[in-house]
Amino acid sequence: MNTSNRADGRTRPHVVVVGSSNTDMTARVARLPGPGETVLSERFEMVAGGKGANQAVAAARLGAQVTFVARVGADALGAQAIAGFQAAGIDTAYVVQDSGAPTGIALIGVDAARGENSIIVAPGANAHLSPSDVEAASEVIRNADIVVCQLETPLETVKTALRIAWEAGVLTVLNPAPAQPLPADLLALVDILTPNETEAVLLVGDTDASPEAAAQQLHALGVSSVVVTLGAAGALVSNADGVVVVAGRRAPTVVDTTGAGDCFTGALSVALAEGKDLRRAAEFAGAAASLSVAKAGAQPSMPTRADVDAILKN
Ligand SMILES: Nc1ncnc2c1ncn2[C@@H]1O[C@H](COP(=O)(O)OP(=O)(O)OP(=O)(O)O)[C@@H](O)[C@H]1O
Ligand SMILES: [K+]
Repeated sequence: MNTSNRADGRTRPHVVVVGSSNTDMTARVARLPGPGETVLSERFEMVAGGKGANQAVAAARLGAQVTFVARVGADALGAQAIAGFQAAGIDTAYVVQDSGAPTGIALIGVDAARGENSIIVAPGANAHLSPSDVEAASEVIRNADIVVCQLETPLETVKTALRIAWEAGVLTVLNPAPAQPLPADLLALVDILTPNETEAVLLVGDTDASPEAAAQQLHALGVSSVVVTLGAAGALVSNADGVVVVAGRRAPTVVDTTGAGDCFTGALSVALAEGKDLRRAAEFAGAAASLSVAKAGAQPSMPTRADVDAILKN
């Protein structure tokens, strides 16, 4: 493993995240507008998001050395995103500022009374993240402890990252979100898959399947470890050692679950890269994710290692 020693004696694993970076623009409204209608917002917020970026920030806050491979626009939002990554200690040498597309954005309307969302995602530069961007980082990927991908960038790009890692014997994690069916040759490159319940059943094409049955079908497709997140209930962990539900940790308070799944995948990856077995890694990830739901937004809610270690002691 390509780990370096830290002052506290714990090894510092190297996590490479390949994925999306968005700016989430959230407007709370009394009710969502219909076609042709304009409504005024009582509160507007702009927060760094995107599943790849969220997972990279989660891993960095939890003590990993993180390299992020991504594309943002050559615009103010892109510069702001990169500054945020650098403030979190993330290596941004492979974050390209694309002059041909804007930074990805998510326009989120929140119906304040009903708590419902309407979301428009404009992927912008994320759609330009190419296999050659990943190949440019191939040396870094081959020397990493773990590589983490999601599905907000082109599938060929994801496959390239997984293949480079797989061929070098580097652990691969795929968070298959947003939900979509995946080709068998891509799944065959995944060591650890982290779907939520919706994504798990969609992947196996059987919306009536239980999380456990879906995990079994995913094993048959060549994925050795499956962790299905179950919201507040925790996560179902399935691998060669068997199947177990790691119970959820009670959140101190539930303010905003945005980014909980990303926090879970980022934290799970750090724990696996440190050599924890899948079950213990899922306990660690559940503890981290329970803290993330107590704070608003995605990236601002990712907990520190000290916060997670403190609740694991209890
Ligand atoms: N209300 C909650 N209380 C405590 N932990 C939670 C809560 N909601 C989510 N979690 C933690 O976050 C993990 C991921 O949540 P979930 O299964 O809802 O993923 P998700 O659908 O990808 O989430 P999101 O889209 O909101 O990021 C759970 O496995 C759990 O550990
Ligand atoms: K949150």
